[in-house]
Amino acid sequence: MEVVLGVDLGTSAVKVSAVDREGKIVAQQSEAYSLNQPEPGYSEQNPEDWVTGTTAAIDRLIKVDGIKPDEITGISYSGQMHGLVLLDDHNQVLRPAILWNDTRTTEQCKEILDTMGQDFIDITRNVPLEGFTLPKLLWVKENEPELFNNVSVFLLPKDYLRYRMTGKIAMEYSDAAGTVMLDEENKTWSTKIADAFDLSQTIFPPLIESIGFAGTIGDTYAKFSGLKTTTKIYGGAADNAAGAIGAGILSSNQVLSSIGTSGVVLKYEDNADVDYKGALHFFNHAIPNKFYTMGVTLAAGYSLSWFKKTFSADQDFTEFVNAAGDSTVGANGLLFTPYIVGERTPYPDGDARGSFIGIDGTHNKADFTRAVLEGIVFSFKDIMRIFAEKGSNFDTVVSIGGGAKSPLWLQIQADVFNKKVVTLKNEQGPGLGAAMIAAVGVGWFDSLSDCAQKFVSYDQEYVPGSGNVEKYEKMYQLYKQVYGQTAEISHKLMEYRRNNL
Ligand SMILES: Nc1ncnc2c1ncn2[C@@H]1O[C@H](COP(=O)(O)OP(=O)(O)O)[C@@H](O)[C@H]1O
Ligand SMILES: O=C(CO)[C@@H](O)[C@H](O)COP(=O)(O)O
Repeated sequence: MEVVLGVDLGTSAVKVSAVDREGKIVAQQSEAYSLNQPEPGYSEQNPEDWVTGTTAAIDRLIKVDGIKPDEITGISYSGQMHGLVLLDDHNQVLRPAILWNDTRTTEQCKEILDTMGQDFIDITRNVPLEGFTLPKLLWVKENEPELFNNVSVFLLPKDYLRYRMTGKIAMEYSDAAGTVMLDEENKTWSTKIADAFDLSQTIFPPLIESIGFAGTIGDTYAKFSGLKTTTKIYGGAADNAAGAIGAGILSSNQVLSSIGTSGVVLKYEDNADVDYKGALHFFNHAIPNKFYTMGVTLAAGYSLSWFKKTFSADQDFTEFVNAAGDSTVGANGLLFTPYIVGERTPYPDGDARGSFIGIDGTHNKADFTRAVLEGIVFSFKDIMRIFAEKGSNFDTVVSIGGGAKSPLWLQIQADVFNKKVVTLKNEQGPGLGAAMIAAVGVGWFDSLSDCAQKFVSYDQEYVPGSGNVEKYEKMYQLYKQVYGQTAEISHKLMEYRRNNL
């Protein structure tokens, strides 16, 4: 049986899915790795952990699930975006990767806008934000100059993993867009940006399409993993682009709601004509010459995981989430804002911090858990409000990511958004998207949309419950006020933490 592998290189774990020609996930393995936060606002990972994690998962697919290496026709990727990986001229990693949710670069973002102003936004179609790659590169240049002098090339997480598997250096477009160094419409590295920040042209990797052929498994990695050197490797995509493909978001009447470590509301765009003036991210899609717009909640699933780890470590995850059903719509009048690692949309503020508002002597753990679930969904509604203000209409929300495992959370989404929310038969949005890229690459299908017809099918449907919609609207009106009224206090508390650690 021929299969392709979709490698979903997430923030909490790598998940590798073996998918057959019918789009059925025949086997899946995953391996978790750690996230290091050496200082407030820092978030780093060791690139070697991605390689060993992926290899362990592939090894189990072969040895435990019986997937035969010579039946693995192609492999592709979905990757956590923006993370900066720096290599020296022997292609050795120079420092831990600085991840998408690292917010140390506020100064560099300001410097980018001061230097280039509107020109920068016109070229990249985005405003510089802490999570993006260019500010990270400038941070290293300014704070670790000796190390920076040894940089031969920079890569993104899944592009580094692909390099280790093929021996070939490349970056694909949907992820390259998230570096904010790409001229998005012309699909070239921007020489204007490189020149403005004195970055040598030589550190920019060659660019390839998502469905572009990137090489075959290299000899070294074949020995290491048990894979065959005949297996073909394709570019892959940024996790949100891959998630959109895997969720069949191929027209503008549907949006994607992804609750992973981060949270994303994403809309497909047929061309580059839309202009959200930097209020939302605008990136190249995995489908050649198409685009997508999205807003990001930095700590979506992460807020829930943080809450559970801190206050309910020993409980089973599903049981812990289900217990929130014992609370009421609006968590008995308790509000949570999920800005626990700063925020991006609609508040581009790395020093924002979260809060519980309205704590009452009668509140119990179920109320707190429910407030966390609801607060995350309110932050998604903030993003949807920006779409609505720009006249974007959609009727269906496709929910993916770890958060889509919970029926309670799915119903909260339908009630808060006041839209139909659907789930996928294969919950693995980004992983399936990665496998679809490989399926098109190896020639099983002519295009990603042909592949979606076969691979993507919807499962449960959640409709807004009358009564709940009105209650949530009232809570949302209060939620909207919290950022403005707490931002200054949060900034001062961050300052206190920095000065007292
Ligand atoms: N049973 C569950 N019910 C609801 N949410 C869950 C459950 N299990 C995990 N999650 C949420 O899913 C998130 C991880 O989602 P995932 O898509 O796997 O993330 P990533 O791709 O960033 O590694 C966790 O942070 C957690 O909040
Ligand atoms: O920074 C972004 C998007 O701009 C994040 O969405 C990352 O791409 C990581 O995603 P997950 O680990 O939550 O899937």
